[in-house]
Amino acid sequence: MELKEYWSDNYHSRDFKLIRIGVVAVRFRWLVTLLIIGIAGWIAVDWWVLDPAHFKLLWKVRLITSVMLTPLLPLSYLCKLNRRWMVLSLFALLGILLLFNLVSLWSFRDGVPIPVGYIAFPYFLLALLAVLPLPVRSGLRAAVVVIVAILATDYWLDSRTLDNGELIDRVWLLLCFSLSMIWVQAGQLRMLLDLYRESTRDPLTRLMNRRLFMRQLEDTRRHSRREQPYTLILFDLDKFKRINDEHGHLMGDEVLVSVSTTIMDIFGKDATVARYGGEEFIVLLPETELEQGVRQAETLRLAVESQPVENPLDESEVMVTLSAGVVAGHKDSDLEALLNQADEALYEAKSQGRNCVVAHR
Ligand SMILES: Nc1nc2c(ncn2[C@@H]2O[C@H](COP(=O)(O)OP(=O)(O)OP(=O)(O)O)[C@@H](O)[C@H]2O)c(=O)[nH]1
Repeated sequence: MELKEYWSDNYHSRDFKLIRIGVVAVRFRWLVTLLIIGIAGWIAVDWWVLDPAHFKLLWKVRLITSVMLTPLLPLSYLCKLNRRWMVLSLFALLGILLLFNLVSLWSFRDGVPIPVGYIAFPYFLLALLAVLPLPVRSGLRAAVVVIVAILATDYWLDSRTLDNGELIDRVWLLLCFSLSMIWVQAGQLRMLLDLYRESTRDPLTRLMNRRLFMRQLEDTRRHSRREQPYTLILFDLDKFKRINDEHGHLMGDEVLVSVSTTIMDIFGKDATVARYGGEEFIVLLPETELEQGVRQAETLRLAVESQPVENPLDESEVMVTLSAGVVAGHKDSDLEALLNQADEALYEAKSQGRNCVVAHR
């Protein structure tokens, strides 16, 4: 995982963003549920430890806070759909909890010692936020909001200044908890990204697998402009079974890796390239006309044909060729039909003697 992927979700793929937001939404819902129960349930502790005057005010504050948190539960379902809802929900959660902290500390302005549960609340809040797999930038934003709000509350209630030892102690503790929160969040993000990559990449070639490709294809179809087609190229290595039989499975693997590298070199970052099956690869070229797709498939065919793959065991060379079926799709295309057409064109290429490109028109 690269450093920039820890920093911001701008460096994550659209597909991973959606998956991460889904995970954040589920954890957020559990967090809110826990807080609703915990904040209201703490009334029992308050009844035990607070004097009647404070208890009379604070049980109502707790109940109102729990009620204010409740709309965040349905809102968490909208979070799954849109990042903006996610950010809004998180800041609403922080706002409600910081307001609760403000009102409860204000109720102790008469000099009565503040119970530990109330003093520890901001640290508890930072610890709870660590369950969300957020990138460092988002974690930092949340930490800044919490720290500034807590210090402003302290200042407003006590007019504390930075030369006050107690305040320095508080700032120090808040910073330590914030750093721990960001560290745990980044670790969770890493785990999620690793799992995502394992489940969407082919282990041999590191190209995306068929499942992710189908999601990307659907995404491209949905976002394509009506007048601008996209092109699909389905490649299949010729007589690959013979390479396996004559040179061994290891050499077969070497050929697959070599061809996938050539495909990536030729199609670059704008294309979506996947291992579609055993010795089948598929390329999606967005905003590309059929004829342009055919030309690019032909370029790859010639490149593969002219680059024999070296056998690492005995340094002999193996000639490899491939056949391709090309098809263009539109915004309204049925993807299953489109893939069938690419498959038919590929079958036609095989029937024509292999090592050629056929377009479905
Ligand atoms: N080494 C290796 N072989 C694989 C892998 N996946 C599939 N294969 C082999 O790919 C071969 C595919 O053979 P066929 O479907 O008969 O196709 P072909 O020999 O390429 O013949 P045509 O497609 O008709 O040109 C099978 O022998 C599979 O075992 C893999 O990951 N590594």
